[in-house]
Formats: sequence, C-alpha cells, structure tokens
Amino acid sequence: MQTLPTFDLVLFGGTGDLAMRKLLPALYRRTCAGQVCADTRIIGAARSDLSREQYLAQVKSNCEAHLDGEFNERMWESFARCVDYCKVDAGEDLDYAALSRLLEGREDHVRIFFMSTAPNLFALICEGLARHSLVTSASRVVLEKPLGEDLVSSRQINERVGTAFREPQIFRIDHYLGKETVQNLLALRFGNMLFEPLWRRGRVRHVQITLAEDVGVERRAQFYDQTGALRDMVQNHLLQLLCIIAMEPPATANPDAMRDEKLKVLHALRPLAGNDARNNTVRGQYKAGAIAGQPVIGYLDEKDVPPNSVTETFVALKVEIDSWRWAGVPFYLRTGKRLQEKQSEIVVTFEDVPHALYERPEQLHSLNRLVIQLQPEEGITLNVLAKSPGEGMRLRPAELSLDFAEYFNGQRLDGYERLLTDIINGNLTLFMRRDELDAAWAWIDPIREAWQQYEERPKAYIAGTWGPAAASSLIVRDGFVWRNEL
Ligand SMILES: NC(=O)C1=CN([C@@H]2O[C@H](COP(=O)(O)OP(=O)(O)OC[C@H]3O[C@@H](n4cnc5c(N)ncnc54)[C@H](OP(=O)(O)O)[C@@H]3O)[C@@H](O)[C@H]2O)C=CC1
Ligand SMILES: O=C1O[C@H](COP(=O)(O)O)[C@@H](O)[C@H](O)[C@H]1O
Repeated sequence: MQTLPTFDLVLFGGTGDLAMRKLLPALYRRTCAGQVCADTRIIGAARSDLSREQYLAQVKSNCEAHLDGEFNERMWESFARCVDYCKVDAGEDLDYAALSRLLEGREDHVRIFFMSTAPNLFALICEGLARHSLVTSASRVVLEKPLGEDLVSSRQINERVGTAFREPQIFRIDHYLGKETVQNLLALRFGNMLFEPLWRRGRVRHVQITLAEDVGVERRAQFYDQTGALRDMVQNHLLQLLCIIAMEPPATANPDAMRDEKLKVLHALRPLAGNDARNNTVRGQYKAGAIAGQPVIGYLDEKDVPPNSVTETFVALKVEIDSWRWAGVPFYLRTGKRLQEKQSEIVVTFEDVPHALYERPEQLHSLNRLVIQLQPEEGITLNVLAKSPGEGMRLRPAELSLDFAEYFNGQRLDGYERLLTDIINGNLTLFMRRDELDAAWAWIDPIREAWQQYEERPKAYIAGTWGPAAASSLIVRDGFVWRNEL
C-alpha cells in the first residue's frame, strides 16, 4: 500500500463517539500499515478543556478497546507522536486562533477538517475556519451524515459551508460506500459482462436491501430520538446502496461520471407522498425482548428517550424506479435496530425459467438469486438449480459462493479507513455531491410529512425479531418474502 502524503487532520468532535470508536482506530490502523508519514498531524478538537496527555489517554483506551487485539505499544508510540489536541468551541473566536497557531507554517500540506460533530455546527465551524484564514488551497472538509434534518436545513448548511470551501474540496461521507463489498458490487457490475444483460426489468423480479442491526440506540439516544431510522439510515446508506445497484454504467471512473449516474437514479425514484407513503412504508419501534438469549429493554425505556416518543427504530419501504431499465421492478428496503442479528445484504432475485423442463423443488419463489453480503460476512452467493446426483433429472438448489475474507486473505480496510485514505488522496468518487444530497432529501421529506399527517404510532416489534409483521405484509402482498423468511 502506498504511503499517504503528509497531512494535517483536524478532527472536530475529536472527543465524541464516532471519533473514538471509528475514526481514530482507523487512523491507528493506517499508521500500523505504514501509510502515515511521521510528520503527519492528527489534532483532536472539541469543547472539553483537555491537555494533550489527557486526550492521548482517552484515545489510547479507545484504540485498545476497539481494535480487537490489534493494539500494540510499539505502534501506539508512533501513532501517538502524530496526535495532538486543541480546545475549540465552535462559537469561540479565540479558540480558532489557538488552532491557527498549531497549523502555522504547514500550509503546503494536505489539510483536512473532519466534522464529526452535530450537523448544526458544521457551518459555524467552517465560517470560523475561513475567518481565521485556515482554509488553504490544499484544504478539504469532511461532512458527516445526516447532513441536516431535511432539504431546507441541508441546503442552508451546504450554502454556508460553500462560502468557505469549493465543491471539489467538500467530502460528504457515507461510510457504507467505504465498505469493501459495496465497492465489489461496482466491480461485479462494471468489471464483468456476465450480469449486465440480466440487470434489468424482464430479468430481475425484485430487489431487497436489508441493513439490520442487533444493537439498540446505545449512548446516542438524544441524537437518535431527534433523527429516527428514516434519516439515520435510509436517507443516506440505503439510498446510496440503491443507487449503486440501479445506476447505469458510467462512461468513465471519474468521480463526477459516477455521481451523475447516481443522481439520475435519485431523480427517477417514484415519489412517496400522502397515501402512497402510507401504503408503501412501515415504521416500527422496538419493545423489550431478547437478543442472542439476553434480555434487552424497549426503546421507550432507553436512557434519554422521552416516554411517549414516536421515533421510528425500524423502516421498511417499497420503492419503484421510473426508468427504462427498472420500470415495474420493486425494490424493498428495510433497516432497524434491535433486530434478530446484524445482517446487511442485497438480494437480487431473477425471473424464473419460462418453462420448467425438469423436476424441481416445490417452491413458490424464484430460486435464482444473487445475494451480496455486506456484513458481518462479506461475500457474494449465486443461488442456482443444479442436477441432484444419481439417476433422473431432478433439480435442487445449489450455491456458487465467494467469501472475500477466504479468497483474498490479507488485511482488509474497514469503511472509514478506506474513505479516510481517499480523502487524503483527494479522491471524491465515493463521496456525495451536493445535488445528490438535495435529491435524497427531496425524496425523503414527503415521507416524513405523510407520517406526521397520519399521526399513527410506529408499529411495535419485539427486540430480537425481524421487525413488525406489517413489514412482512408489505412484500408478501406482492407475492415475495424477505430472504430471512424463505
Ligand atoms: N457515532 C456514530 O456511530 C455515528 C455518528 N455519525 C455522525 O457523526 C457526528 C458525530 O457523532 P457522535 O460522535 O456520535 O457525537 P457525540 O455527541 O458523541 O460527539 C459530539 C462531539 O462534538 C463536540 N462538540 C459538541 N459541541 C461542540 C461545540 N460547541 N464546539 C465544538 N465541539 C463540540 C463534543 O465535544 P465535547 O464533548 O468536548 O463538548 C464531541 O466531541 C454526528 O454528525 C453523527 O450524526 C455518523 C455515523 C455514525
Ligand atoms: O450511520 C450509522 O451507521 C451505524 C451502522 O453502521 P455499521 O457500519 O455498523 O453497519 C448505525 O448504528 C448508526 O445509527 C448510524 O448513524
């Protein structure tokens, strides 16, 4: 792996959950892989008044906790040499002056401002950086998701960030696009001829995308209760995966060629407003139950959740894409917390043969399926029918499987590691452009408006199940089932 150019990364929200659990461990791992130069600087920035030593102690204990046995003292020493801390309250001008002193003389290096704070601080911080002339031509800003809470607030943030940074300097991150299997989906579709003729209406019967989590809201209830699953997972991760499945082949691998094609998918999504939203979406909220045999509390009993919250912890949607390629092919999306297991996958079910020549298993559903597993296992499985050994032509289901970990052994990058290296190298391909974000919010907002209009409570589901029964009905009424219910 190539050494990265020397960079200065200012991590706003450097004491927060995301920084401690994902971003700093990701940077530690890239240091272990020899990609980070010794004169690189990683500066945690937050409101807390901490010394460098106090900050390092926090980072160290989090790296130890989140690196599953990969942590070692020798590598920690070299990583720690790059890490510093600066107290910056977003609204405090004097604090930017202190940051400015830390960055002085390093204007030629790649400079990254990573916004890992609540989105309502993104613009304020960018304006503070610009006022203190901290934005150099080699600077980039990274904006975490969800960017805003609706189209209006997202536009406002983008406008204000745009006064400090030009669009090619803005990296809107979606860590799902950094996942190896998601990129393998691009390789599968655009690096092989095999699937392209089948990747369309008339050949594909329906598509399912599931992002299931077994965890609850953890320590993020305040954020989550204001946000809900639709804005936390659907507006970004699920729609981005949908775009990658449904987009036309871009003419080049250039970031804008890819982003143009994703944008066309977002524009072709059939709007879900009013009654259409009511009929084609299901909201759920988990009740007490058990995960892997351990009892867990319900959402309304979680710390910091208001007693009568109507925030959804589960969403299922039926989505249609009004395009030449996909007209009439339903896409079923679902995501939820406290589901039976952590399981993210995309299932493309193909049409059945028009005429069955051979004896086949009794099955209502087509058996030709491509299953793309994103996590916890990463792999691709093609379900086909094969001849059962012995006399006669009896068919039975068989699998052609590719397990990425087994086939490509060697160290793998997690989503944030991959995306951080892309940011440092200035590669925008896997990041969302502003118009994509606008289009995603423009499609999401009417769904929320419809939910508010109907004032129905989310459907209850028991923690440890696959969500409310209505999510099964959403797909069963079209003659299909979720893969876990097959
Ligand atoms: N956590 C996760 O798994 C994920 C989070 N995200 C996104 O990442 C972002 C950060 O999330 P998360 O880490 O969970 O949030 P946290 O609440 O854990 O952290 C927020 C951070 O912001 C800092 N902060 C708060 N107020 C100010 C201020 N006025 N000025 C400067 N810094 C401030 C806090 O510092 P201090 O404590 O010192 O005040 C803290 O470091 C959010 O946009 C979230 O949506 C996205 C995907 C997953
Ligand atoms: O963005 C988010 O993603 C995580 C799930 O990410 P994963 O990589 O563990 O699948 C989710 O828990 C969180 O609520 C959301 O903000």
